[in-house]
Amino acid sequence: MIIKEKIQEQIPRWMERIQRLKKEYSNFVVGEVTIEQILSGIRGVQISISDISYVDPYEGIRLRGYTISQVLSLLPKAKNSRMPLAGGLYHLLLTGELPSQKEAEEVEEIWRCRSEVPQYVWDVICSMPPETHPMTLFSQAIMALQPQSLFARAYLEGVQKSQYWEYYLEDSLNLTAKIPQIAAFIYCWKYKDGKVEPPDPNLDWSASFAQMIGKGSDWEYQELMRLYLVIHSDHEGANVSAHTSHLVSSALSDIYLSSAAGMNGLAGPLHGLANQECIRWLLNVYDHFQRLPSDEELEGYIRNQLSAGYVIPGYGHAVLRVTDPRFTAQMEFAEQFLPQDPLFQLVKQVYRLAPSILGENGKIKNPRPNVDAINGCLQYYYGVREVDFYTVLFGVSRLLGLTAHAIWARALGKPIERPKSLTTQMLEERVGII
Ligand SMILES: CC(=O)SCCNC(=O)CCNC(=O)[C@H](O)C(C)(C)COP(=O)(O)OP(=O)(O)OC[C@H]1O[C@@H](n2cnc3c(N)ncnc32)[C@H](O)[C@@H]1OP(=O)(O)O
Ligand SMILES: O=C([O-])CC(=O)C(=O)O
Repeated sequence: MIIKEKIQEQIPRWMERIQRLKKEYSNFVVGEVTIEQILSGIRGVQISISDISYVDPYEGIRLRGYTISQVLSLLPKAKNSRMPLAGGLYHLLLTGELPSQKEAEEVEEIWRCRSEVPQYVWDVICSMPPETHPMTLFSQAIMALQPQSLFARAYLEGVQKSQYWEYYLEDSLNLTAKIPQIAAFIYCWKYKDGKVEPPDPNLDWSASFAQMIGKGSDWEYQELMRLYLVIHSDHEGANVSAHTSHLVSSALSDIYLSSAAGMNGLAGPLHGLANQECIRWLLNVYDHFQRLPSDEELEGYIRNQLSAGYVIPGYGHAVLRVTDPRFTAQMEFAEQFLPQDPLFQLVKQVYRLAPSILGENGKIKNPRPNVDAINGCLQYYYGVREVDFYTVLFGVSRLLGLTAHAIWARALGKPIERPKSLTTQMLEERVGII
C-alpha cells in the first residue's frame, strides 16, 4: 500500500526533528498564558503540534501546506469531473505529498474493497427512535463498528508501541471506507423509505454518497459533494472536533472511539451544527418576509436578532480573521451552477450586510462568514432539504482529517494529554486579590 510505505519512510525524519526539539530546546518558552485566555476557552494558546494542516488567521486553512484553491486545482480529479478525488486528498493528508492519479485511485480502491458495513450496524440505527438526531445516529454507527478495531485487539495482544500507527491506519481505512454508506443509510432510513441504492463501483467515494441517496444521475450534486467532502476535511488540530478526537486517542482509545468523540463535538451548534443552524436561520428570514427582504428589512432583522442575544450562525470564527476560503470556494460553485437561486441570493445579501452590523459593537473578532454560512443553501438547492442531516455531511469529510491526525500522533509516539486545571481561588491568589 503506497500510503503505508510513504508514512513508514517518513517516520524516522519526523522523529528526529521532534527528538531534537525535545532534547536541545525543551526549556524554550513558546508563549505565555493570560487569565483572559484561560477564561475564554484557552483561545489562541499554542498547545499542540500537528503537521496535517494549519489555519492562518488571514489566509485560512492550508492542508499540508496547500491552500483550498491549490488543493482544488492540484489534486487528481474524479472521472468526468473538475473536482478532486477524496482518495487523493486522503493521500495528501496522510503523506504530505500530492498524489499522482494512480496514487489517488489506490485509496479509492482500498475504500471500495472495504466498504461493506456489517448488518448489525444497520440494526443499531434502526433500533433508535425515529426522532433521533442524525448526528447521534452517526456517532452511534461509528461506535457500533468499534468491536472491529484491529488496534484494540492488537493492544490486548501486546503489540509494540512502534507499530500502533499501522493498526490505526488499517482501522482508519476501514472506517472511512464505510462512512459514505453509513451516512446514506441514515439519510434514507430517517427521511425516505429506508431503501439505499447499492454503491456503484464505478463511482468515487464522494459521488457514491450522492448516488446512494438517489442522486446517481445528478452530476452537479455529485460535483458539489466532491467539493464539499474535500474542503471540510480538516481545520488544524485545535478546533473542537479535532482536538477532542486527538485527546481521546491520546489515551490510546482506538480510532472508532476517538472519531465518535470528535463527531460528538462537531454536533454542537457553535461548531459543525452551525451548518444546520445557518440554513434554518436563512429559511426563517425568507419565511418572515415571504420573499427576499430589502436591504433595510434585512438589516433590521439582523439587528433585532443581535439585540435579542442570538448569534448569527455562519458568522465569526475563533481563529480566522478573513472570509473563510471554504465559503469562497462554495460561493464560486454557486455562482456557476445556481446564480439565480433565491436562497443563494439571500446568502449573498447577508454576506454584503451582516459583517458591518456585526462589527458595530466591536465585540466580535471576525464579523465575516465561515464555511457554514453557505453550506446548507447548496444542499437545499439540490433537494437535500432535511436540514438536521447537514452536519453528518460535515462529519463524513471531517473524519478524513481526524483520522489522519490520529495516525500520525501514534506514528510519532505522542503521549497522553493531561494539562493542568486550577481553582478560582488559586488565580485570585496569584493576582493578589485575596
Ligand atoms: C466549522 C465551524 O465550526 S466554524 C464556526 C461555526 N459556528 C458559528 O457559525 C456560530 C456563530 N459564531 C460564533 O458563535 C462564534 O463566532 C464562534 C463560536 C465561531 C467563535 O467564537 P469566539 O472565538 O468566542 O468569537 P469572538 O471572540 O469573536 O466572540 C466575541 C463576542 O462576539 C460574539 N459573537 C461572535 N460571533 C457572533 C455571531 N456570529 N453572532 C453574534 N455574536 C457573535 C460572541 O458571542 C462574543 O460575545 P460575548 O463576549 O458577549 O460572549
Ligand atoms: O477551526 C475551527 O475552530 C472551526 C472550523 O472552522 C472547523 O473546524 O472547520
